[in-house]
Amino acid sequence: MQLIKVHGSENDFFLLDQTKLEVALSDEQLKELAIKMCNRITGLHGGSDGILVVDHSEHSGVLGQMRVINADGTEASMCGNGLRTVGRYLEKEYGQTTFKVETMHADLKVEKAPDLKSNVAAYNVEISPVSFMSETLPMFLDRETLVDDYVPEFSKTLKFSAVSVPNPHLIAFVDHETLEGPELEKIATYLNGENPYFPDGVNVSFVEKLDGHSIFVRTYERGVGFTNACGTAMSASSLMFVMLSNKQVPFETEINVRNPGGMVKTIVHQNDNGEYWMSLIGNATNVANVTVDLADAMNGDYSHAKWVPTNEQENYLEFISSIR
Ligand SMILES: N[C@@H](CCC[C@H](N)C(=O)O)C(=O)O
Repeated sequence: MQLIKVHGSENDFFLLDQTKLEVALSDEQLKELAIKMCNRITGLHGGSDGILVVDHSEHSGVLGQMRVINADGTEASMCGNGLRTVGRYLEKEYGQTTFKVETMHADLKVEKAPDLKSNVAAYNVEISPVSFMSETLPMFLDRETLVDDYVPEFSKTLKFSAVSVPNPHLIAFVDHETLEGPELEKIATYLNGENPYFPDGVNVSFVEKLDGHSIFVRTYERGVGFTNACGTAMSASSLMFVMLSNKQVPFETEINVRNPGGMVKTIVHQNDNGEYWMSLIGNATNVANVTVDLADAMNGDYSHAKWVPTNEQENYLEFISSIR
């Protein structure tokens, strides 16, 4: 079985093109494979945040389908960082630089963007649909929507916003000390365990406003835990940054989003019927090409896996050190 180890802002994944397999893996097999292969201790070459599964799409005008399996085996409706890497893969497969990719709730635009530096490829992907309605997360609270408001059951001091893009996000703007403190993990582990508010869990982000049009986003992801970056979280946080800025941060302007794994740029849009969507622009790095026997992988045996690094990771790290 051929895999590519990929990342967007160091949010890393194994990319698996099911169309290259003799027999496509079932949902149960994909779940088991993710749990074993992504494990940071016993998994394949240090594991990953999840698996990106590429498959054929029956939708017209669409190059392929992307499914997202978190490291704990749960399936998510969307992955912003992952969509950039899948876009790069499909561009190579089909020779197109602008196209759509089928995801669980929408066919999303993908476009090649200018390289961030030599050998650091970049892509621009659409993040949508966006909704504040509690049933789209789902969220069970004493209100239909949660926008910049207190929820004492979560925190006595922080205000939260809940939005689906379309995977679920809970966002709070905080100061630097709180960004780096223990409260994010405390809230996120509670809301991703047994709780009456988010039965399917939720990605939780703390956001620090930096200068001008810049923010720093730290995310505890549903089904994974802390990650270096979460593309949908950075997009959702950018939306809240614009909406809560009293027009200081306008729509259609580039926002610089820093994260522990690097940076992306986002643009928040509102279309004519008032719906929001975001552009997420950032790297799509192929770290290594991997060959592993399928039966071995399903059994969690990676001792005979073949790992052939590309030369891209060094260039990515040079890029990151140049912007820090
Ligand atoms: N890291 C991804 C999001 C992956 C899915 C998320 N953990 C969820 O369960 O919703 C991204 O870049 O958006």
